[in-house]
Amino acid sequence: MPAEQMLADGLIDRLGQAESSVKIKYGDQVYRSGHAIRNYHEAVADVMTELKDLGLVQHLHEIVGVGHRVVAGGEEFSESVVIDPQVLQDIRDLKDYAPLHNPVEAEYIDVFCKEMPWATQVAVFDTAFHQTMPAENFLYSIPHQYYEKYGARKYGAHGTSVRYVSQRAAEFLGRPLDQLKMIVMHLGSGSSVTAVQNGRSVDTSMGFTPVAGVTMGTRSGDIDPSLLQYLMRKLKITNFDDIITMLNQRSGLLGISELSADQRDLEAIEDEDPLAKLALDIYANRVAKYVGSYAALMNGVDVLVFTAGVGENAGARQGS
Ligand SMILES: Nc1ncnc2c1ncn2[C@@H]1O[C@H](COP(=O)(O)OP(=O)(O)O)[C@@H](O)[C@H]1O
Ligand SMILES: CC(=O)OP(=O)(O)O
Repeated sequence: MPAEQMLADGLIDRLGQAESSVKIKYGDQVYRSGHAIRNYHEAVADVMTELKDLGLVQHLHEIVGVGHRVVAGGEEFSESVVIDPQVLQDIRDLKDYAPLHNPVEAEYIDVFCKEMPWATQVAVFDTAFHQTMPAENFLYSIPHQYYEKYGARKYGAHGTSVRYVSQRAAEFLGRPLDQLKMIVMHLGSGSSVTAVQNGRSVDTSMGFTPVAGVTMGTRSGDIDPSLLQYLMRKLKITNFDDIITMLNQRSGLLGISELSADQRDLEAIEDEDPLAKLALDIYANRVAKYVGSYAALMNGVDVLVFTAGVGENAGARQGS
């Protein structure tokens, strides 16, 4: 590539909700639209239309490559790969490692491969950055053969973001990344905390799947597994998948507040609604505990980095 230039960046917010919105920044202009986008098929169609309407491309054939962020790559994918039908199948097969993400990401990849068959499609795995974690941090305290036979271990997630923001933070500070101890808080609808020592991930809060770690928008974070057995009996649930769905989709800020998974909604009413306030307090508490433990793990910390929707916009609350 002779020169790299960012033409635009954008975000589709609140996908699937009535008030979804599109924001695209290009040059010194910002395009915003507030129409409802119901699902990822509509999201892809929308992005392609906007790219042309805003004159960012004359024709979609100008796009020669598409990068796809994929959450789980297991131990198979420790770096980015060009997607072929086998890789796409592997991404689907890793659905147990990221049940909320890999199946949807595979669908996006499929749509883009069909819409832009001329473009090279590349998968960039969140888990790849965390492959540097030492065994004492990525192994669970369960019989070792389950790791050897079934890959039962911590993989983490958000590594694509953490790799990038830790490099940018070092650049901002004008200090060499390989001499810094950082804690990166990626706080979005999914949230994680990662200890980055000398530019390498040494430990991270998400686990075998992204349900582990800190409290999130709809995910529980860490929990005692015996409580799940107890709840199954109390709720007369026989299928463990239903419990996992509850932990992934009906817990976190949404479960505690019984109102919303979105920090913005909870902040708007926290003075009147005790459960909204409690949800925000629990969230901040879990993040703080991971930060403390990673500072101890690295024997100090030079830099705290806040990123993603909550981290960038409401980081002060987490920081305090
Ligand atoms: N101004 C804001 N204040 C507090 N939270 C915000 C704000 N803007 C976005 N968020 C939070 O960020 C979340 C989205 O995070 P983001 O990193 O953009 O996406 P995702 O985690 O879904 O990939 C939203 O669910 C919302 O809770
Ligand atoms: C892994 C993960 O939680 O990703 P996201 O924040 O995009 O949901």
